[in-house]
Amino acid sequence: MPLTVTDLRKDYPTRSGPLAVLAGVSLTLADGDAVAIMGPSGSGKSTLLHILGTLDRPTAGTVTLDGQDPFAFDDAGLAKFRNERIGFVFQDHHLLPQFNVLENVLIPTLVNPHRDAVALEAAARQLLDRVGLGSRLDHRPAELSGGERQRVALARALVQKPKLVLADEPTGNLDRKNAHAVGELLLDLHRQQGTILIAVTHSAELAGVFPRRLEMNDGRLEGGA
Ligand SMILES: Nc1ncnc2c1ncn2[C@@H]1O[C@H](COP(=O)(O)OP(=O)(O)OP(=O)(O)O)[C@@H](O)[C@H]1O
Repeated sequence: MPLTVTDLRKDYPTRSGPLAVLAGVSLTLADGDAVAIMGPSGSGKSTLLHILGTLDRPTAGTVTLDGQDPFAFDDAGLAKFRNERIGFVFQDHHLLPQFNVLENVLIPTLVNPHRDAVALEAAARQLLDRVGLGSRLDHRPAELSGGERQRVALARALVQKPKLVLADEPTGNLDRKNAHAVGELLLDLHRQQGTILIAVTHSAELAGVFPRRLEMNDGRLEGGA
């Protein structure tokens, strides 16, 4: 399977011994799959997303994306893998205030020395058109609404056509109307690009637009494998 997660475990050391935050998570997803992960606070959802995003390493278990184990790479290889293969959308947009909309979308591409700058700029413009911001390319983040900023963040996550898109509470800072619009866009863009999409959310409304929902409880994912 394109994404295979097998018996993933994460322990954090605490004064009273290791805390098992992920207690054996398994999940297989095919190209074009989209799942929302829900579950109580502290159940391990963000920890799982961080490990899938290679921002943190598991204590045990394996993750493979198209047959590659990212944790087998050295730090430079891992950074390259993350940059090229994984798109991130966070609750906070994380746009850089001194750069305009188009530049913000292109920022993840700058670290790739072999990038095709012309093609990437065309992709960025096309995505920004698609999210309704084609006429705001030279605006700074401060000159946009909260919903617009999050739409720029969607374009930034997708500009390099990642294999896997990870969204951690992507509509958490938005009012109901903007949350609905950003949720629909996230799914539309996912369908258009055929990515694997995993979102963690407390929002039943956002989870409702996903074709599949999984529940995390005490470090275990129900129905994942
Ligand atoms: N660096 C750390 N050291 C020790 N414990 C940690 C660390 N990071 C997270 N935890 C603990 O791991 C557990 C799971 O945290 P996580 O952020 O994955 O939960 P979550 O399901 O995403 O919660 P929420 O819905 O509130 O965001 C929590 O009990 C948290 O306190």
